[in-house]
Formats: sequence, C-alpha cells, structure tokens
Amino acid sequence: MIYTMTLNPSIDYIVEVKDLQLGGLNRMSRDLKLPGGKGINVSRILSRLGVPNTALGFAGGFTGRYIEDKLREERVRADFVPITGDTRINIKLKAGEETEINGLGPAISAGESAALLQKLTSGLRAEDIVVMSGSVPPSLGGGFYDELVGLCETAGAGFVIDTTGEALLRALSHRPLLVKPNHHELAELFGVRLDSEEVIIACGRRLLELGARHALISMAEQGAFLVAPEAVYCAQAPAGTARNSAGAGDSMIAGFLAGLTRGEAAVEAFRTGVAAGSATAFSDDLATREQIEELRRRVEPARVG
Ligand SMILES: Nc1ncnc2c1ncn2[C@@H]1O[C@H](COP(=O)(O)OP(=O)(O)O)[C@@H](O)[C@H]1O
Ligand SMILES: O=P(O)(O)OC[C@H]1O[C@](O)(COP(=O)(O)O)[C@@H](O)[C@@H]1O
Repeated sequence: MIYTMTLNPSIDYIVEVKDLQLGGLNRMSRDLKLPGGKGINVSRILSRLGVPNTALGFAGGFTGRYIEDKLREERVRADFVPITGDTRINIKLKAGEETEINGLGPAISAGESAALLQKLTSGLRAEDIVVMSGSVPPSLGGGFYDELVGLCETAGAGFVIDTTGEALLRALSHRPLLVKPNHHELAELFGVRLDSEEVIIACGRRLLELGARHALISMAEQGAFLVAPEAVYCAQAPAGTARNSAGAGDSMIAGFLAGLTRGEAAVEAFRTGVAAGSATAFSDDLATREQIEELRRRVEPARVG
C-alpha cells in the first residue's frame, strides 16, 4: 500500500483576474476550488492511474470537510485525523503570471499529532511506501518529518520525501526511495548555480551519494532529469499550453511511483512521471489518466550519464 502524508492540506483557490490593479477593486474573471496539498495531489493522481493508496494527514473545519467530500466523490481513500482548527486555503492567482499565496496552516495539538503517528504506525508494513510532502504546520515543529522517517525505518517501509533544505538533507541518509527537488530547490540545497547539464547531473549524483535511491530533478517547462544508480536520463517536457502548474511536481512523483510499483524500469517510470507533470500543467485541475497516457507517447528520455 502507498500512504501519502499531507500534514498541511489546503483548498487551492484558483483565481483569475484580468489586468490586476494592486490597491484597487478587482473582479475575478474565473475561479475554481480544488482539494490540494502535495500528498493529496499524489493520492489523486495515483488513484486516477489505478494505484491503491490512502491519503493520511490532518483535516479540520469547513475546509477540511470540503476536501474530504471531494476526495470521496473521486473515490480517493482518505483517513485524516480530525483537528479543531480549519484546514488552510491557498490562493493561486492567475494575472498574467502565476502568483501563489500559501497559508501557514492551523494549529495542531499534541493529541492530534499523536493520533496521526498512531494511525501510521498501526498499519505500516515493510512492503508499504510512505510519501511525505509539503509544508509542516508551524505548531508541529521542524522535526516532524524526521519522526515520520524514523517510523518508516522501524517498520522497514520505503519512503519518498519532497521537502527542501535541512529537512531534505537529514532525510537522505535514511535512504529515501525517491526525492524530487526542482532545479531552484537543488541549487539552493548545494549553494550552486545550475547553469549546465554537467552541474545538474553532478548535484543529482550527490543526492544519491548522500543516500537517495532515485532523484528526479524537475525543471518545469524545461523537463526533468532522473538520476538512478544505473544511469542518468534527461527528458524534454512535451509542448503544450500551460494552464495551472500547481500540482505538476506532485503529479510527476505519482506518475513515477505508479510506474515503479507496476514493476517498470526506472526510465519507463520516468516517462510516466514527466507525462503526468506536464499533463497537469496543461490542465486546470490535475491530469486525467487519458491525458497522461496520451502525453506519455511523446516523452522520449535520453541517456546522459
Ligand atoms: N509549463 C510546463 N510545461 C510543460 N511541462 C511542465 C510545465 N510545468 C511543469 N511541467 C512538468 O511537470 C514537471 C514538474 O514541474 P515543476 O514545476 O518542475 O515541479 P514543482 O511543481 O515541484 O516545482 C516538470 O518536470 C515537467 O515535466
Ligand atoms: O505545503 P506547501 O509547501 O505550502 O504546498 C502546498 C501547495 O502545493 C501544491 O500541492 C502544489 O505543489 P507542486 O506544484 O509542487 O506540485 C498545491 O496543491 C498546494 O497549494
């Protein structure tokens, strides 16, 4: 079973404003509410690709209920710990460029966090994979992912972690199945400028030396690199019109994991990952299975190392 862990879910409120006037009254030309948060996005894509999974995390208030209802409608299995606070709302403003304003997230009590740890540990087995991604509500503290990684290790379960900075570095030595920094996050992690393929590949290999089993380095419309123990691959993103890139990275993780859990070679899983990321970037909501399969035929990874 794959478990996704969204410690800080969100309603993604996508707002389109033509000719934004800061300081003035603006009217929306279009708006859309989506259940969001990185693990939830991974769960939605995995479910669309027919991969059994359960979304874990915290959900509270009218916003939490909205997310749970939407996931139920889509038949995504979710088992959230109920919290007293309201799940956050993240604003994705489309006014020419995309601007994101993400909430801090609600307060999580000690009892609520203990309930989540208990939920995870009670069912976790060695054949399971836990996907941990997204921000951590401030009240949980900076070490919560370390605790989750420790629980996975104790159970012998695999884990994927999509986080940045020190938390990512600490997780690497525990041998994550996959990490997926984007090129900005990778540059910041190692304090370098990613201005050539050689530097990107060297940084990707460093992630493996530090413990990652696979590293995806995503570069939005420029595609991605896969660094695997046996080889390094690069794939261009297929051409298309970007509509909403929120969730593209999560879709890529889900596509890659779907491939790996179906027993595909890493390079084939990479094709599915790139296709899923781009298919989501070309959609208002997350990509459908059909869109992913259609784009997958146009992704041609090349071996570069
Ligand atoms: N504008 C885009 N055009 C085509 N593909 C895209 C676009 N944005 C994202 N993607 C696809 O989604 C993947 C992940 O996107 P990226 O923006 O790098 O991740 P993140 O959302 O984590 O920062 C990319 O590697 C690419 O395959
Ligand atoms: O937890 P964070 O870092 O605030 O990110 C949450 C946001 O990330 C998203 O999951 C999108 O993530 P990606 O674009 O990286 O795939 C949104 O749905 C959500 O609003």
